[in-house]
Amino acid sequence: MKIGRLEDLGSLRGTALLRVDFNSPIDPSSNMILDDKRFREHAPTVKALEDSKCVIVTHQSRPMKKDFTNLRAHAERLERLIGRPVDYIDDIFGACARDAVKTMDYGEVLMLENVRFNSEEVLTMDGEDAMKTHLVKGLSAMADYYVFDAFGTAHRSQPTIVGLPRVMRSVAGLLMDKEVSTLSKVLTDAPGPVTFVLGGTKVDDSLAVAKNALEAGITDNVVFTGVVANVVYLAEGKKIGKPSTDLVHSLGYDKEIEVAAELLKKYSDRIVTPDHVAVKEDGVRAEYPLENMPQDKGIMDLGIESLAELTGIISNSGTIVLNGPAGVFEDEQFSAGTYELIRASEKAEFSVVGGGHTAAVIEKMGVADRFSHISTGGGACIEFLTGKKLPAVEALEYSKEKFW
Ligand SMILES: Nc1ncnc2c1ncn2[C@@H]1O[C@H](COP(=O)(O)OP(=O)(O)OP(=O)(O)O)[C@@H](O)[C@H]1O
Ligand SMILES: O=C(O)[C@H](O)COP(=O)(O)O
Repeated sequence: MKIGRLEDLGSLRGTALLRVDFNSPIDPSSNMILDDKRFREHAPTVKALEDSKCVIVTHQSRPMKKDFTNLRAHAERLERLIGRPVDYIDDIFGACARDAVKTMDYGEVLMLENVRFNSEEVLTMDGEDAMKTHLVKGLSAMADYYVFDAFGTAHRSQPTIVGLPRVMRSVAGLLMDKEVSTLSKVLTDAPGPVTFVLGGTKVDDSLAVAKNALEAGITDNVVFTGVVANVVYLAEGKKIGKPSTDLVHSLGYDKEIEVAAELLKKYSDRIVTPDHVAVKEDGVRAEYPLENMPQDKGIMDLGIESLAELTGIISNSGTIVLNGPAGVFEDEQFSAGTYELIRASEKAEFSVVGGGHTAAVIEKMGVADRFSHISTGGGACIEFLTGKKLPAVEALEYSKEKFW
């Protein structure tokens, strides 16, 4: 890896600017953090910086969304987790933030305000433009070096991600390092056969991952479930009922039907979709072979009769990459497909999970420790697995080249 690591910095005294991704599900009415996985995952990096003055930069949500909020609760949650005081200041790089940093002692932790409160951070730009932003100039002036640990946001081209590493000596934090090295294993030396199980609603991402992984020989099989499977059915000319067809169109995935058709032309022998589906009839689960499903009902889950084939493929695989639920698991009647594919995947020699929904179900089932790696990234994990270099990785490589 051509990016710097924490250990490359030697002594960690001085002021560290630490970019994490504490973007988490929160209850907008109370600001309560509902899942602290990302806090737990970043905690070792905060701990590793305990001899420095640690200034934390992170975001929560995006402008206009209900959970776009200040970071007071985030600082409190981190404080509880690491067992050390974490100060919070409602400023990013203004006079108050600068004064707060100046008066810090070694061993202290300060969390700055939600960095997306600054309008520059929500813009997509290249590294050269990002270097010139007020945000990058202001933040970089407050610290001696930069630790980028925010793997979950490594696929975005925003100032703190692509700009700061271009103006400061920067290294990857422990989580970033772990994510990049574990996910790289999928691209290089995962035990075979490799099967990608892709569900959920992000059809464009899932098809791009499948295309790249099949073309590059990263995966042997792809199992599509969830809304992604619905698009594949349409590409095969199968009827999936009005509600599911309307959903595909309303999500803007018309073009993806063609993408799926192209994939099927080349790789039909390596692509599998469930041939039985579950729908809701009179309020309860009913199962049908796909070709006989009622056309006025929406597909809510894969059918149990498909499970033998899908779990068979999974259990014959050395590596499983699982991303996105197989059905509308939030409704208990339709969670079976998602749960059963998770149960089958946990037995693989090497198993990687991406995406917040899938990770949350796995935590709820209490089987997280049976997986080799549960990524903190949704979009970042899946983009990494397309083999594309993530903007954050590129920026850290640039930094290593420039400042070492
Ligand atoms: N057949 C289906 N019809 C409608 N919705 C579905 C279907 N299958 C799965 N879903 C929905 O997909 C949603 C999750 O998809 P999404 O792509 O966001 O998951 P993810 O991979 O965990 O990603 P992320 O963490 O980035 O949000 C769930 O809310 C689930 O209800
Ligand atoms: O949760 C995520 O995927 C990251 O924090 C990035 O958030 P974004 O999709 O709002 O850029």
